[in-house]
Amino acid sequence: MVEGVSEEHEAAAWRVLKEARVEIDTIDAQIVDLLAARFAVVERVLELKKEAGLPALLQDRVDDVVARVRERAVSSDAPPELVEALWRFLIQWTIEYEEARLG
Ligand SMILES: C=C(O[C@@H]1C=C(C(=O)O)C=C[C@H]1O)C(=O)O
Repeated sequence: MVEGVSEEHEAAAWRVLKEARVEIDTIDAQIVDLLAARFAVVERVLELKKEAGLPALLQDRVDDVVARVRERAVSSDAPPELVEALWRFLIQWTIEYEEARLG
């Protein structure tokens, strides 16, 4: 038990925390499903790049994607720094995935 907090109060906090965690788990599942959908498109892009001899890294597109998700974060009340960092990681991972397959 935390000092100065009644057992009842603490038990209530744990119940609310559990409910919040169920919400987080549900949202995480949705994010993973969306990542799977994004990844399926990346696989199509990869085949196109192979056929057309295009490179994995297309910097103009990277800049566009980052700018778009940042704008979306601001209008959706998500922290733009978090969104930009996540997308830079996602895009870098994707470029490395493509590079490994384009040779
Ligand atoms: C998917 C692409 O390849 C790379 C990955 C990107 C992404 O994950 O959004 C964006 C730019 C590319 O360098 C693409 O060119 O569209």
